[in-house]
Amino acid sequence: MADTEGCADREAGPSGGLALRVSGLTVRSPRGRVLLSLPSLELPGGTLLGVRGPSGAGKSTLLHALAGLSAVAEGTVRWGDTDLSRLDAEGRARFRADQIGMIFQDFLLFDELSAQDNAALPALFRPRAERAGLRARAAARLVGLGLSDTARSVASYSGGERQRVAIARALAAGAPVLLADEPTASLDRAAADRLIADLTGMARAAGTTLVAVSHDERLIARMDRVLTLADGAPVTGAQAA
Ligand SMILES: Nc1ncnc2c1ncn2[C@@H]1O[C@H](COP(=O)(O)OP(=O)(O)OP(=O)(O)O)[C@@H](O)[C@H]1O
Repeated sequence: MADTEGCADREAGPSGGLALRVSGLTVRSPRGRVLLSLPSLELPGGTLLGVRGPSGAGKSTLLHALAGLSAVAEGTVRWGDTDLSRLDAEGRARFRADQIGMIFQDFLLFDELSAQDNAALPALFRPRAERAGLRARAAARLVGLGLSDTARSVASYSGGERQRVAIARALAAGAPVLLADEPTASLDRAAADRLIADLTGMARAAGTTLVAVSHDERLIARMDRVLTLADGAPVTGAQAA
């Protein structure tokens, strides 16, 4: 594990994880308060980045900016060759659908659907020819993450099982970028440890660029690089320890 400075530059991981270049990023509240100020962040494709910091430090704000969920009004956020600051909301949504898998805290699962159908949901937005392959990958990810009886509605799943379905869905889509917000929240220690091993193992095997916000130091310790935020800005060197 190293801090974010001094990364060698590489455009893409083994299977195309996108490189990230953030420059002069400032995110403000609707009233103009600076919520996040990130002068520079560069990650080679396929890097696993952990983002930590106290509550209110700006971690979720960063994740939203990286996902293109908010407009990039000041600075640039570049994934590979795509500069999110040059895209409108529709362009960012299209980029997100194609390139970014998201594991967010509310999981965004549909209770009326089975685990299988939730995990295979991205197939709905793919060309017909790709759908069967994605469904097969979703089924394999669910098994790989230790879930069985996946024809059952996720309404009856535990919090940890729902988290696994959300991860299976994000991984099955094969996106080159994975963004995770507190992926081990609501899990007990043993389940969290298993999830950390699965998530990092699968991301590394696929060459995915993973950015995970977490208070869980065991997850942070498994990442390649760590960004510590406080009061909406990066904390460097000894301050971050
Ligand atoms: N739309 C908004 N308007 C005003 N303030 C906001 C807005 N969104 C976020 N904030 C503030 O920005 C700061 C950073 O919030 P953020 O959710 O990014 O923190 P965090 O580090 O993810 O915290 P936590 O660990 O508690 O989830 C907080 O003080 C929050 O209240």
